[in-house]
Amino acid sequence: MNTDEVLGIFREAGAVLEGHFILTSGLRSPVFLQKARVFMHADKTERLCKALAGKIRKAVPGKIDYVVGPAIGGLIPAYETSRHLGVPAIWVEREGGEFRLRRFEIAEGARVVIVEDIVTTGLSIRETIDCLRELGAEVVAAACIIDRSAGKTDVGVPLIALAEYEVPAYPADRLPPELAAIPAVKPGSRNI
Ligand SMILES: O=P(O)(O)OC[C@H]1O[C@H](OP(=O)(O)OP(=O)(O)O)[C@H](O)[C@@H]1O
Ligand SMILES: O=C(O)c1cc(=O)[nH]c(=O)[nH]1
Ligand SMILES: [Mg+2]
Repeated sequence: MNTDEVLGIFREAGAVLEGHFILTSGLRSPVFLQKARVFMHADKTERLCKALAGKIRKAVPGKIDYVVGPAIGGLIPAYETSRHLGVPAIWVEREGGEFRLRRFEIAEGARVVIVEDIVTTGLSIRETIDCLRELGAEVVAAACIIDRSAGKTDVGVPLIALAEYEVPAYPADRLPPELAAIPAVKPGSRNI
């Protein structure tokens, strides 16, 4: 599946939003990929995640013990991708702002692949890696449906993206005037 097909699915679902958005990193952007509007459709989610699972299988040699999704956005794609990989899916969720593996135990040395929805700065993946490494897991790769950095983000492990789609993002104190003129909204769940 190529980038045009992935973006086609997002557009068809009405998931490519335009306005003024506060991203989880604090950056501001005129475009927000509202993945929830894609993941509400099982058929669309299946097509995307089956293709992502195929890319992961090609890129990751050896056994994968778990797929880990960072909540909330990573929950559905991690689960659906894990189904195609034939491995269990678990998740990290925020407790006091920090990602924690609150509901599961993993053995020391477990080989895990993180599956995210969207990557912008890679911050959420790096936080997930920190949490998993503290527990003794080996993060062999990370994967996402759309990489908004188009390959520029370094998360410290190989990042497998189903699609790369570069979207502008600006620090809050350096907004272009057309963006500054629109009231900002924050769709994600960090800090709520
Ligand atoms: O690469 P980054 O700069 O970290 O941005 C991407 C992250 O932002 C979104 O999560 P968010 O924290 O907004 O909440 P959500 O998972 O509930 O959507 C998205 O799900 C990714 O986790
Ligand atoms: O960077 C983000 O927070 C982000 C961007 C985006 O397009 N979609 C999303 O869910 N999060
Ligand atoms: Mg998220």
